[in-house]
Amino acid sequence: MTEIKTQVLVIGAGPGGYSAAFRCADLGLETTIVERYSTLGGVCLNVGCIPSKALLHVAKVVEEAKHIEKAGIFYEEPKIDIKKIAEYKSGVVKKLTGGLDAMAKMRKVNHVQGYATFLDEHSVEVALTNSDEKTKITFEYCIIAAGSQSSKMSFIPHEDPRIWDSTDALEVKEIPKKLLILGGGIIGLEMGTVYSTLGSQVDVAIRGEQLMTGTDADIIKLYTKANSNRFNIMSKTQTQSIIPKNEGVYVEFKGENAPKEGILYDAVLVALGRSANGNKLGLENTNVEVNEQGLIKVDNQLRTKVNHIFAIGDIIGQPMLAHKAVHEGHVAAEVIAGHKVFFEPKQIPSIAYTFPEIAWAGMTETEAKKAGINYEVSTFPWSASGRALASDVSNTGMTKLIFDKDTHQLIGGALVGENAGELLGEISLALEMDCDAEDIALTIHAHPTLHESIGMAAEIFDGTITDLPNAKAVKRK
Ligand SMILES: Cc1cc2nc3c(=O)[nH]c(=O)nc-3n(C[C@H](O)[C@H](O)[C@H](O)COP(=O)(O)OP(=O)(O)OC[C@H]3O[C@@H](n4cnc5c(N)ncnc54)[C@H](O)[C@@H]3O)c2cc1C
Repeated sequence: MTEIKTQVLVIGAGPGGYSAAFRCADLGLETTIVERYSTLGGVCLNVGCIPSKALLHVAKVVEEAKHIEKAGIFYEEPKIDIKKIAEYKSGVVKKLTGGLDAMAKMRKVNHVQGYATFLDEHSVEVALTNSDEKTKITFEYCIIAAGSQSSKMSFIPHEDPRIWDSTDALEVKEIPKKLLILGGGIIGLEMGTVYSTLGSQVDVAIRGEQLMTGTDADIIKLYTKANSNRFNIMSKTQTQSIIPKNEGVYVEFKGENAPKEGILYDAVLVALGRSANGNKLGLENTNVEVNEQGLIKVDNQLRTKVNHIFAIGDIIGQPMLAHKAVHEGHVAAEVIAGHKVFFEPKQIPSIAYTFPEIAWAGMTETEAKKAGINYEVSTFPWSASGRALASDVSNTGMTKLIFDKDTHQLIGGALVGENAGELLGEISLALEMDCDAEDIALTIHAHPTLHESIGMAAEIFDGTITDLPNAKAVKRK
């Protein structure tokens, strides 16, 4: 067995892992990254954030072409070539992963391709991907960034090729006539949006009453209404059995609103969440604490119970998002380099890149209520936005800010509507900078834009709004 010695070993090259490795290298630390796949980028770049957004872009163009009929422009029905769609998506991914590879080389980060398992608290064994050989890597510090995978359920016959996880759905090998999505989370709905635009009839089965649990009900209400023709949402519906048959996958349901008869589907996308990979790394050979769900316990410097071993990204828990992993990676690298830094963000933004998009940061109204905060909500409906009207997106948009009534400080914000994800940036920065309503209301926002809805929502709280009736105006006799 060959042996490599390194100052910092990073396990996993997703957004957390490559960011940590690059930051370590930039801080002068000799760094090795072990990744089982040939490309860097992990789930996010290869089978997550990026390919899904490439497909959503394709779907959006199709939808926009349909909508413009209202304004007198008529296109023929689109011809759909799924091979080309898949090529477009893969081309986008390749550009990004190629860029990462070049940056790793530029920084002299050593990439070992294989699967790492801990031997003890200072070494791992790597089963190399392209040979039967093994390499031992000893390290001074280690950052575990081994991510997560789609959750599997014992009652689901995952081995049937018509039972998909998100990776299968991203391959766009076929457009099923009838597609069932199990779960009403972001990943399932994004993929459902793509497939419904490409021609699938999509059923979405959810246990509860609301899609995207945890998101404020008023935001989801607008989204659900806008998608009433896109999805058949089966709320309070659980899956009783999934039986693969020659003619399709036969699914029986139970629950308050469940269909009485079983339904035959051409494909079933299982999107019931993701499980952390912490129990697949031989961590029992160390004192690193991992729970039954595979999550590794860390402190606010991303340090595990073992002083020189850190963990970041999906493997330490929710929210399982790429940008959280990246920032954690930076902190872990800086702590190793001797900086006194902590991971204590004021907000971690979340975005569903659906049609329309949903985006939120900081506290939701539900969370503010639960925390007993004396809060006030200011909502600007996009029906009063000139830009939203001009772009024909006024019916499906809303900007909501949540302020602490005592301090006037912004504590959270949410948007539903066209480009909500892009608009969220201002809210994230305002939260990070502890802005109050006046800071936002007095910032001159360009007109006509969708982002001025954020300024106007703050004006509503501030009592200075003129684009809507002002509930806080002085009443004259
Ligand atoms: C369909 C989909 C869409 C998504 N869209 C978004 C989005 O729009 N925005 C967003 O923020 N997040 C999104 N996510 C979530 C995002 O992909 C993850 O939060 C992010 O990738 C987590 O990064 P990570 O570095 O923790 O781990 P991962 O990206 O999971 O990377 C872990 C890496 O470790 C490797 N690995 C694991 N074990 C070992 C081992 N023992 N040895 C060697 N290598 C190992 C794996 O091969 C993998 O490459 C999406 C996820 C999916 C599935």
